[in-house]
Amino acid sequence: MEAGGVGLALQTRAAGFGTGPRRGGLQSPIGSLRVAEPAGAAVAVRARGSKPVAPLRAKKSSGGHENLHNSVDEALLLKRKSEEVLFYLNGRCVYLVGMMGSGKSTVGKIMSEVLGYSFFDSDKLVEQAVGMPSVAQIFKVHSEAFFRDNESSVLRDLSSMRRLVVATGGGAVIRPVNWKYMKKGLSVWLDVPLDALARRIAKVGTASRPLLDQPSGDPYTMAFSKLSMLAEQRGDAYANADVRVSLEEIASKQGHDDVSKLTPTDIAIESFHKIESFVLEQTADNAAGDSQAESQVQRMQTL
Ligand SMILES: Nc1ncnc2c1ncn2[C@@H]1O[C@H](COP(=O)(O)OP(=O)(O)O)[C@@H](O)[C@H]1O
Ligand SMILES: O=C(O)C1=C[C@@H](OP(=O)(O)O)[C@@H](O)[C@H](O)C1
Ligand SMILES: [Mg+2]
Repeated sequence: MEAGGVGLALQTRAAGFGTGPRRGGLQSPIGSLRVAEPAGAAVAVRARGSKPVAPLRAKKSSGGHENLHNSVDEALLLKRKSEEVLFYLNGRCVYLVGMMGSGKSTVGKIMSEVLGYSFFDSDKLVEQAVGMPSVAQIFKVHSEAFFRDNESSVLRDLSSMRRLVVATGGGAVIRPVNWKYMKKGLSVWLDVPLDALARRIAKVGTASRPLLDQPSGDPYTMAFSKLSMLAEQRGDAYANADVRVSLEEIASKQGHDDVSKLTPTDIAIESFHKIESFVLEQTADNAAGDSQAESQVQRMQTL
């Protein structure tokens, strides 16, 4: 069951949760949640049918100049792709889903900044709604169920808004009602191999992720085994997302044998590619459906 009226008293800007542009503002139906009006209108959007952006190039790992050029290329590609996607999204929100450590918060922030959307991290919103400084503390003082109820309330409140990128918590996918909320926008699954997740988490520690926190043991091994269990329990819940962004696929396109070579920007660019393809397919399907319905009407009229 959902927590009744989390009442997001969101001082989002002051608390540093929103990273979008600060012009204007939209009043949310829940009253106190204000999000900045996106800069979308000011961005020159590229109409459908425009030239496709060049495919990702394989990166070489030599010298400083090369790296600088790669970063500049990446930033330009990201910007161009975001301009196209802005058009296709037409104000719809983007929800990032994926296992803990998959990069939802990191990649989501990049996507929001370049789209001119506001960014929200659902974990941070739950912390704020409950009035506690960390998810770990919420689990400890209350329970996982209490956290999940608040997580659903936060997603419900966000689902009535537009022009947001939302980084969800890794477990948000397990409740069907959360999908009802996320399906109001477009969902992106960051699919990262367990080994890479465990490496990332071992690097930063598990204190902020209560489901992985272990008092002892080798951090990588402990994280890997817990993540494997969770992945099994969650089955294919992540596959409900509208698009899947596979780090293994990106790495192989770029000629890398290891996903750890991929930057968050690479992943944001691929997410935009996938969103664009999804919306185009959806549009084509709708057009086919419309023309079928039209022919049927015409046939009936001639009878
Ligand atoms: N592409 C990447 N390459 C290397 N480390 C990354 C990448 N994306 C995220 N990280 C790191 O992995 C950790 C988890 O990322 P985060 O964005 O918090 O994931 P999530 O929100 O999905 O749990 C962070 O320490 C972050 O800096
Ligand atoms: O997978 C999960 O069940 C969780 C993921 C966490 O968010 P991140 O995926 O951002 O780490 C956070 O919501 C909580 O610790 C539970
Ligand atoms: Mg996160």
